This record gives sequence, C-alpha cells and structure tokens, in this order.
Amino acid sequence: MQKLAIFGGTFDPIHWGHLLIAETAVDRLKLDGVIWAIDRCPPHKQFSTQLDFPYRWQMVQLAIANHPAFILSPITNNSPGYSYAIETFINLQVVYPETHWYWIVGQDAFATLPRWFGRQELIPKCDWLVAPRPEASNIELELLGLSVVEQLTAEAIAIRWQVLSVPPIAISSSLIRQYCQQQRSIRYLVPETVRTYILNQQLYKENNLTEISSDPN
Ligand SMILES: Nc1ncnc2c1ncn2[C@@H]1O[C@H](COP(=O)(O)OP(=O)(O)OP(=O)(O)O)[C@@H](O)[C@H]1O
Ligand SMILES: O=C(O)c1ccc[n+]([C@@H]2O[C@H](COP(=O)([O-])O)[C@@H](O)[C@H]2O)c1
Repeated sequence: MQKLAIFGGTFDPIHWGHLLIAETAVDRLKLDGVIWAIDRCPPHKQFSTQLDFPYRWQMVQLAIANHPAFILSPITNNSPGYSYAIETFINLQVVYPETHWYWIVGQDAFATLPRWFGRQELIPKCDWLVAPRPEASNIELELLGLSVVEQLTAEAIAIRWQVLSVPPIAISSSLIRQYCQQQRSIRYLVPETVRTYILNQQLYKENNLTEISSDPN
C-alpha cells in the first residue's frame, strides 16, 4: 500500500519552511508522495485577506516543480464557502485509493485540531505529523500534544501523532508578505521561481491584485 501525506495550507505564499517540512516527511517516513492541498478559503482566516487562489496555486506549482514526490492536489474546485480539511481528504481518498494516509501540520495548526470541522471522521484516518515552530521547546510541544489528545479523548476521538523533526526554520508567509510591503528582499526565503513570480505580478503590495489567467478551473 502506498504512503501519502497531505500538506494543507493557505500558502500565501509558499516558502522554504513549507518545502523543508515536506521534504523531511518524505525522507523520514519513506513516503511515496506529499500532496499539496491549497485551501481556497481557509475557515479560520478572513477570506478577504487571502491572495486569490490562482496566485497561490501558481506559486505552489512553481515551487514544487521537478520534485518527483511532490504532487499538487488535483482537487481544486472546493465547493463554495470555506475549505474544510475533511472535504479535501474525502476527495483525495477517491483519487488515491489503497493509501496509508498521513497529514502534515505545523504546531500552530495542530493546536487547533480539536476544533476542526468533521474531526471525528478525519483524525482517526490519518497519522499526524507535527512540525514544531522554531521558537517552541520540546516541553511546550509535549504539553501541547497532551492537551490535544485530552481534548480529543473527551470526544472519543483517537489520534496517532508524532513530531516531525525538522531543522528549525523561522520563515512564515506573514514575514514574506511584510517584507514585500516594506520592499525588502525575499531572496532565500522563497524559491527563486516564486520570488520572480511575486515580483513580476507585483504581489503583496496592497490593493494591487489583478486578474490572472492560470486558474486551474
Ligand atoms: N516555519 C514553519 N515551521 C513549522 N511549521 C510551519 C512553518 N511555516 C508554516 N508552517 C505550517 O505549515 C502549514 C501551512 O502554513 P501556512 O500556509 O498557513 O503558512 P504560514 O507561514 O504559517 O502562514 P502565516 O504566516 O500567514 O500564518 C501550517 O500547518 C503551518 O503551521
Ligand atoms: O477543516 C477545518 O475545520 C480546519 C480549520 C483550521 C485549519 N485547518 C487546516 O489547517 C492546516 C493549516 O492551515 P493554514 O491555513 O493555517 O495554513 C490546513 O490543512 C487546513 O486545512 C482545517
């Protein structure tokens, strides 16, 4: 049976931290692939603040090009409204049957897991790989794990999770958006193809979003 991990996120924009997490998962868990699932409309973030989906999709595509184990999710037509992880999972299960599933989350997303929509169905079906945020200590992560397990146990949800040991990397999408707004360099924070795309499209410069034609739908 093949082993696939889903890496879900807003990816606004994708950065080297994301790529290193996914690479570490492939390497450590001997995965056959990582599926990059971009949330069209994340339920926990204000929709109006996201860069339009086609831009984020295009940047992920550029960043993962030529990596044999990285797959851009074929599910791009999330139904109207919020993008829920459970929907992504159900759709991917149809495309990839006979799969042992993993789900990659950063520590901050892991902390919200006990509130995810459809968690009763989703959580037991995946092995959860948790990437620590660089500022977190081992003790903090352990305590977080205990808290998440306790909250889920109260709802009779069983979870299998483990820490994904990633070299700490203090890059976030918000840092990159901030640097762009301040006209600071983002070289070496994102892949060069992504940096060029951001510059050419003049992204993250407040109120200057334009239509592009690469929407996969
Ligand atoms: N540097 C990092 N270390 C560990 N996990 C990370 C890191 N950057 C992102 N993640 C995780 O990757 C997933 C997708 O992240 P997301 O697309 O929201 O990027 P982000 O950098 O966290 O964005 P923002 O700064 O806008 O919150 C989330 O589970 C998040 O916790
Ligand atoms: O489905 C939900 O209810 C839900 C609520 C909050 C976050 N998530 C997931 O959390 C992951 C990280 O999301 P983000 O937007 O913080 O990058 C991604 O896989 C989302 O699908 C999912």
